[in-house]
Amino acid sequence: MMSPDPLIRFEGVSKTFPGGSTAVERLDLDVLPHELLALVGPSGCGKSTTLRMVNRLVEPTSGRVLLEGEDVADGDPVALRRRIGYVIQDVGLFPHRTVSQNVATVPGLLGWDRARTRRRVGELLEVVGLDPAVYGRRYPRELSGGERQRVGVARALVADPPVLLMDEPFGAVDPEGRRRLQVEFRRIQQDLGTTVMLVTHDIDEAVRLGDRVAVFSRGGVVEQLDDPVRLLTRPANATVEQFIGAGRSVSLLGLGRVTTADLEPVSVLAVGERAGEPGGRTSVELGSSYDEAFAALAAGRTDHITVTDDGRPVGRLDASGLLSGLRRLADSTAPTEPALAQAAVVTPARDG
Ligand SMILES: Nc1ncnc2c1ncn2[C@@H]1O[C@H](COP(=O)(O)OP(=O)(O)OP(=O)(O)O)[C@@H](O)[C@H]1O
Repeated sequence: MMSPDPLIRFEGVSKTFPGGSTAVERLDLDVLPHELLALVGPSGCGKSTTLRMVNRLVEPTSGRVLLEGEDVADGDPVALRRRIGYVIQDVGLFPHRTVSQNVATVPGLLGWDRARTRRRVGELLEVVGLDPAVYGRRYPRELSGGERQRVGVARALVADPPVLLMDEPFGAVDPEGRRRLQVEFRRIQQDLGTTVMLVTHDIDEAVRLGDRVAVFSRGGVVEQLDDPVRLLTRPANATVEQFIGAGRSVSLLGLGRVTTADLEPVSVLAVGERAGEPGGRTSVELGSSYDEAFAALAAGRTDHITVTDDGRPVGRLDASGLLSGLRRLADSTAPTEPALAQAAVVTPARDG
């Protein structure tokens, strides 16, 4: 059913904590190389427990977790954790160490020499958008929440681990900063090809970031494992449907991208029409997300926006174009079920 060579495989994994609560029960789950798998579900459903069984912060009661084909229980847990990056909500930076020293933690444990460590720490700080010359000597208390989170990501990735585990990594960051971090993190992850398991309770974050999304319910039960668009347009059952609930249309807006298929042709453009007219954002680039296009449409003074390619106008997008695009997106995974396509429908704001 799935690729034969997962990077991580859960085989019939259960975890019952002393005292009796069963967090995860007979879980089978594959994480494929280079994918970002988002685990999402309500509080207490066993997401963090699942994640922590990979780096052995939690040991399964039964079943096996395989990393690159080997049972993680067979080796030394400390050596295992050096191969696995781990980012949590409050980052857990060492308060008395500078940013550079924090990022250099794993290289230090691995015995890298100073020059190599310094070079790699600088590289990683740049990757996460922090100028090493400015931030390297600061202490965690001298950073914003978002900056601390970036340092946490740099620290987790510095030794190029094949796997990164993230538990609510952007939870402590304000919504706007969170969106920016999500976009940047996704780019970094794709550039580096790191396999990521990300735990979140936020379905919107899960579908924006995940190549696939596993929706958990209580007891570590996977209700649906699917790509984001299918999940939003074809929930497998009532539990999933209820969980993705009201945010579904909004989430789908975040997944669609403006393509030429959405546009009125360039020939209808008025001669001399320009992108970025003053008094509102009236243009977006091809490839922008539907939610950016929707925001521009809602903020503009006309019933359409201009879509540009490298700054050059290539067509117009109006509300009905956006709507057709959303329907197409829904139809791409659910060709014969109009009721589900309906779920994708968002009523765009009309202007004046
Ligand atoms: N160390 C522990 N001892 C006892 N029970 C625990 C322990 N850790 C977790 N649990 C219980 O296991 C269940 C699953 O917890 P877990 O933290 O995995 O859920 P979660 O989905 O990550 O939740 P949240 O989103 O709230 O972090 C919960 O009922 C929790 O109370």
